[in-house]
Amino acid sequence: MSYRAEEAGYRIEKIHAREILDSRGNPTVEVDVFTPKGFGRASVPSGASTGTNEAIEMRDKEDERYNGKGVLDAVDNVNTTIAGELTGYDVRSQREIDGLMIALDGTDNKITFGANAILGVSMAVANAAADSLNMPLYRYLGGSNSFALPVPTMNVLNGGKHAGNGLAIQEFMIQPKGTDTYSNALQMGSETYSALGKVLEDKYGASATNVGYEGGYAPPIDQTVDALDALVSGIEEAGYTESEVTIGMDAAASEFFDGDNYNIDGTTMTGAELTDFYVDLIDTYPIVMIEDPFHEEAFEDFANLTNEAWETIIVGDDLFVTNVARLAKGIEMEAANALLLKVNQIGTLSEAFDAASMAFRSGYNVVVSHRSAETEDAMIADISVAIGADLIKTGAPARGERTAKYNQLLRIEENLGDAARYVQL
Ligand SMILES: C=C(OP(=O)(O)O)C(=O)O
Ligand SMILES: [Mg+2]
Repeated sequence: MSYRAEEAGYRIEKIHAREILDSRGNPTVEVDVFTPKGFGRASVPSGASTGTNEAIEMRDKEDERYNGKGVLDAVDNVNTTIAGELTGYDVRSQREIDGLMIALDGTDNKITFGANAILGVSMAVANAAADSLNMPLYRYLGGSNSFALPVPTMNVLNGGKHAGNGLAIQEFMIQPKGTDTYSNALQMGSETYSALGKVLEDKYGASATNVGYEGGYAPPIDQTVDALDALVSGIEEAGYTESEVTIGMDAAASEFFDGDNYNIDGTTMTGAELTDFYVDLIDTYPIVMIEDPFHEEAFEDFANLTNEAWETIIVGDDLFVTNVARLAKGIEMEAANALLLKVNQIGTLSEAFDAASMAFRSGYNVVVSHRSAETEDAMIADISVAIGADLIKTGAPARGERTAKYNQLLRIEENLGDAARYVQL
């Protein structure tokens, strides 16, 4: 085969989008990309506790930011304008393709096409490139130096906007650490999840094991310490020590901030009082990570807590929204020491990778994350290995849309064989 004919095998022949359902039962975008040599498919997740500064999806929601546009408008934008522009491009030119879509959209928040239209194409292009090259996605995205499996931070107990109970804090997570392999860590996490279910059922009755959006239990409790006590008991019941399985929280604090104060555990706290509250919790419980401890513009409070609890992983989610401009401000102010990386907050793979690079260059950890509404798409597992993330957050080790990611990491571990390493936090 001539060189030109070989190259032609990587040209995008066809892009097709459709509407499918996500795990909340709402419509979302799925995109297929075809080349002569391969095929890629991807679908787009969606948040419930979304940051104000996220790129804008077209999501059939009653929200003025969506301009009355829905998923079918995003689908149409892919099938007409975007498909028309990208057909014939080399599918391996991820950065060029992402840059072209950003330029054609022409807005900071991707409202012309919809961030969900652009992201669906960006992700499907990467999958099609990997398939055309006959490579696993993690290796295509990360190269030969991608060999580290991230620590799963598993959301096993839900509150906030993700559950119907009275807990202000949105997510209580566990990190299985006392082991050398990812597969063993996954087993430790699922054993702890099961043991926690038993603890909650014994204490609060059978309905306490009903679950929230991400598969974590949603018991009828409203005090942060009750959730943490249950986690500690679950870890013990599963036969692990507090250094083998540790605890993290995503406060998602914008959701309980009223513009002046934080309404949590039946009381009202200032940013300074909430800082003391977290520091006490860190002293009392085996907490290694806190995400969004304050509202999304509270850079100063983030910096204070990071300074006081410098050994704790302080993660910016709504604070940074996977956006290099906001991350740069955080780095400058020493607000947080980790980036939560959600590809749909920014809308292209290339921009998400830029945020990860900036974080690593500045000594920040990176936590790759799902959204509360997911699909069976497992790409974030490959992304986490490709960039060498420290942690991956993708819900409870239960429910198909969450286990899709944890199970993909098992396949990657198997594919790496002896080269696989489990991140030691
Ligand atoms: C996953 C999260 O929730 P959502 O997708 O609802 O923003 C989060 O806040 O980290
Ligand atoms: Mg969060």
